[in-house]
Amino acid sequence: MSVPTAPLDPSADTSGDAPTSPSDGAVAAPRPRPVGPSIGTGPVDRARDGARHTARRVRATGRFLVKAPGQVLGVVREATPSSVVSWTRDIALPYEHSLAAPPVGSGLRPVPGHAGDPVLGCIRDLTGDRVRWLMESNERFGPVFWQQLAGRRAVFVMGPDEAGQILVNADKDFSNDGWQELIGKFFDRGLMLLSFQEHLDHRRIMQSAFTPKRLRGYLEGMDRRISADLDASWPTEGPTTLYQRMKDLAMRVAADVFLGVELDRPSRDHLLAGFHAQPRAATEFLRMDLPGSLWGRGRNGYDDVTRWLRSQLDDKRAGDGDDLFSAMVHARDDDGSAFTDEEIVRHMNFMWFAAHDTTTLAMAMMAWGFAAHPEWQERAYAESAALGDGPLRPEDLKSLTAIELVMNEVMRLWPPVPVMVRQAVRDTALGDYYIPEGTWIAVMNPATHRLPEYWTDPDTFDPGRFEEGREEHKQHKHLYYPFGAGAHKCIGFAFAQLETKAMWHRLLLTRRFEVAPGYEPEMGWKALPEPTDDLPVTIHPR
Ligand code: HEM
Repeated sequence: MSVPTAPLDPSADTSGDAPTSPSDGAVAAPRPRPVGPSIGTGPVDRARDGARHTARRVRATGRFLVKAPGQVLGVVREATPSSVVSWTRDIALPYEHSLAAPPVGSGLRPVPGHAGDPVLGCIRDLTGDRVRWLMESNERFGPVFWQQLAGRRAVFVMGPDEAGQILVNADKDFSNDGWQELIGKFFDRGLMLLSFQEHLDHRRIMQSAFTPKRLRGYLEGMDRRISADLDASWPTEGPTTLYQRMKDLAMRVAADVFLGVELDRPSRDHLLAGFHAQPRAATEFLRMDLPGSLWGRGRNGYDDVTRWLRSQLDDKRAGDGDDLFSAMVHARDDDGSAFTDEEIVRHMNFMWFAAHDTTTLAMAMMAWGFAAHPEWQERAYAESAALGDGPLRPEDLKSLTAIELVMNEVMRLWPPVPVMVRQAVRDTALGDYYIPEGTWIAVMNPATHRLPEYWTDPDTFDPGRFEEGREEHKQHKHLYYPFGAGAHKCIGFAFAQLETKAMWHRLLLTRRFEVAPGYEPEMGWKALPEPTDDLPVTIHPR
């Protein structure tokens, strides 16, 4: 959708006179007439309010605005090299509260918000108590607001209508280039960072790694690995912490299923450290390659992982493994097109990032869900016990409904991918908000998932809200989207559900989990959400 622009109106009220506040260089305005650079600080003709105003050029956009202290009064529409002859008058807005002035006559309204901390913008809010910050912003500004992020203005979106419009992207107004700027140093050319036709072409080929036949093969492998590791190295009794333990197991499952190689312990640890470091560096504020810095570790991790992936290509091509890497090497679309070597390496590197922390978080937080709510644990156990401990088949998974409901609920409260980043490719409208070209957009599912006008007691753990008869998530198509929506919807969502069910089926058959009364996990939101206390639980044998 593009913005309806009003034709220049020669009868528009033009007023103003002489100098104003210095431009902050940040307020964008829609499609002005070109004016000569010397008008930058020229006087504005025909002042009506007797005040002194100046037209100033916004460096970032090349556009000219008429400003008074603390306000954008209008957009220059016509000018001579020495003075402004016409400027819009009806957009007087305190500029610290509006993203950009909508075009006159468009009927659109500006996105409200504020810059936040002058240096860090909203970094502290994003990495601190993200949910509280979003819910407070929702109350103050509504479901769409802007704040400064990494030196630029970003629009944060929480309402289901607006989230749906962006993710479905019917008019192709939003590209995924926002992701590129944020994490492109590590995941350049990963599927999520591609846009439009190129993205569709790559996704079509990749889809062949997620067919029901492939998924069946992955399930067999994961189930074997999970059973073996639980038997060999998980405690059956006593107090322990669960998050890192869950991550180690998820990473081993992923090494089997994704890479299809038995790595010795040191190589596995080395690669896993590389996979672990990249997403953490990618969302780091300090982007300098200093020794020991997160950024430096991320860059080393990237080099290690991509070098290793390249070294495996020939073997993968020669074999017919069931792993994702082999599937990618052999993947063809209907026309027989395949990926190049470099594309496979980049896709595999991103795929790992997209898959490994996400499922870990969901599976780990389910431990808290089950332990703190024994009625759900017992219900899930009964369903697993009814299946027995034979090898899991995809059709068995349908009966594990309690695991599914608990998974849904923890992903509502703590979505493992807690933001979806886009960039406006042209001036456009989001609902009735005006979004100028180039704006970063962050779609915030942690907030949509807790909007009090839709969810009953949104902060309460209540998996039954997803059950037939209640189905709160169905009030709006885009009220619940832990896996995203539209063309970029998670390609691994079925895989994630298989893995989670396989893992919890095996855990529940052999163990019971308990937490201290009243214990609530503390969540950190640095790169992806993770519990900062490693999730202390007590395990009892079944
Ligand atoms: C609980 C687990 C998971 C969650 C919550 C999750 C969530 C998401 C979300 C929200 C997106 C959309 C991002 C956007 O629109 O900007 C996404 C994309 C993606 N996910 Fe997942 N994911 C999970 C597991 C996985 C797994 C297991 C894999 C791989 C096997 C995977 C691979 C991908 C890929 C490749 C994309 C990019 C898709 C595209 O751009 O077309 N994810 N994921």
